[in-house]
Amino acid sequence: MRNAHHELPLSDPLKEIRETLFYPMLIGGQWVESRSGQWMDVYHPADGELLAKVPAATAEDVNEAVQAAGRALKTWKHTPPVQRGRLLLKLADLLEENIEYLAAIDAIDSGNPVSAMKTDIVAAARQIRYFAGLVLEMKGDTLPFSGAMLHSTHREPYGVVARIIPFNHPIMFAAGKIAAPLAAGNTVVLKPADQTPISPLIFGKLANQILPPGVLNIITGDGRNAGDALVRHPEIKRIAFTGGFTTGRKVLQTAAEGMKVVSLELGGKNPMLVFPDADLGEVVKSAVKGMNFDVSQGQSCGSTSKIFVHESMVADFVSKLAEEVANIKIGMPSEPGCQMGALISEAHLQRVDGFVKRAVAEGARVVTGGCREEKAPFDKGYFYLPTVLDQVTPEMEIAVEEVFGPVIAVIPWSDEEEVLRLANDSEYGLTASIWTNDIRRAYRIATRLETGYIWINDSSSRFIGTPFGGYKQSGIGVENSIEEMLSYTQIKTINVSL
Ligand SMILES: NC(=O)c1ccc[n+]([C@@H]2O[C@H](COP(=O)([O-])OP(=O)(O)OC[C@H]3O[C@@H](n4cnc5c(N)ncnc54)[C@H](O)[C@@H]3O)[C@@H](O)[C@H]2O)c1
Ligand SMILES: O=C[C@H](O)CS(=O)(=O)O
Repeated sequence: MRNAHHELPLSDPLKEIRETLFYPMLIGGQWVESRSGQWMDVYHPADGELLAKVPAATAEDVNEAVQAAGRALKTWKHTPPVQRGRLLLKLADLLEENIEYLAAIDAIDSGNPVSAMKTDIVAAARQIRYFAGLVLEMKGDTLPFSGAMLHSTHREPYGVVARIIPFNHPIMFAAGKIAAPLAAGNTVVLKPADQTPISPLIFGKLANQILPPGVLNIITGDGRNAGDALVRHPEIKRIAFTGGFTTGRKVLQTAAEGMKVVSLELGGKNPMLVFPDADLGEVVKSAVKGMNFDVSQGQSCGSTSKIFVHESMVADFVSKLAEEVANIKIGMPSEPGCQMGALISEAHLQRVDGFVKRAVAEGARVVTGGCREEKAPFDKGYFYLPTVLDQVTPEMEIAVEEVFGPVIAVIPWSDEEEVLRLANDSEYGLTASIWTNDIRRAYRIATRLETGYIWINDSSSRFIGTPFGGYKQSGIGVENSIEEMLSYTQIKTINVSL
């Protein structure tokens, strides 16, 4: 079974993914199964059927991957930065050349609409090119000359970096999030999410055509075994984790035992603050955009799922928002016209539904949606109707917890100080959106929000080069900017006696 893989491109991705069934992982440039012989099932979110099997990596497999990355590191870290950048640029080109095929696989793997997965691949290519262009910024300083001594600092890669990613953007995260550590001269062991390993593995097939063996390794399996073994591995000194708060905290605790450097991109319960001078039509559009219904069914860390609307406009806002949201058409993720796809799993759908039911029990009202889509052919998959809840109060669970699904909670407010206090009264602090035409008020609010990434009169958009990261329990560190690349370097000081 070692080295089994299908050839690109596929004519009917879903059929051929299923026919291939076994998807080995990438270690040292080779496609291998687990030494244990164990496989993990992967399901298709759109119909709940078995999609494929991937190796259930054990600590022994993880060790092999880290060793392979360690061998590759010896050359990669001494490869001239511009040459590393050149290879990354080739990888970005290859991604875009295969965009139709990769987006089709990504939609099957994740349940996200295929059109959004094309955008994800473009975004990943942009990230790779951005970091490829920054390779020469990995520079140090000289310090003021002191007596007969000359002092200089130098940035060096950490070595083998562990990159652990979640399910919601499989290829964008697999491709985009390896660029900074590789540009900085590290090698990588990537661990995709349990639910969505297929498209990262197929991306790995492209990367393997360009990167020297062992520079990128991809291990599959669950978090408790494969992920934990990677975090514990003594030769991993730098871990970058994207996922939920509880897992992130566990990773941080485990990593502390080995004195490792960790960055965390975690969840959010992100507020949108709507002031009475804002244009209602624009706000409604932005509230829909901010939820990423048409990207990930709301399963995005940055989704603005808690909307504080001034009491003078809340009734109009809710009725217009409900109209827009009810018009979003659920579709099969692979179909070009799909506006909103499937949630990642039955368990996750039940979790989302549980939040909605408990919100209603606490006094919220379902304005639209509020249940799974039961019409064929969607009844077999994990499709949940886009949902708006109003009559939500700030202390309700739905206003506090991250749902990570297509559910908006609307909360009225009347006093500026009070709405600011409510927006900050959260353990999370990832994103926020402010809607007002008063620039002084907008900035006044933005500077006082305890939040890492803020839009004024926009939502959801991301701009390459702008640091993205969470305050409070939403994370540690930032990505998507030069700070991300530098975070994969450590500083060495050299003192020369003249
Ligand atoms: N801030 C961001 O940039 C960002 C981006 C995307 C998603 N997220 C967050 O991710 C969450 C949803 O994703 P998810 O459900 O896949 O998250 P998750 O935390 O369940 O899993 C994320 C990854 O961690 C691995 N993992 C699980 N247990 C582990 C352990 N003990 N040790 C090491 N690895 C382990 C999983 O296998 C997976 O690869 C949401 O909270 C969302 O907000 C954050
Ligand atoms: O899940 C998190 C984000 O929505 C994805 S992105 O990093 O903002 O693109």
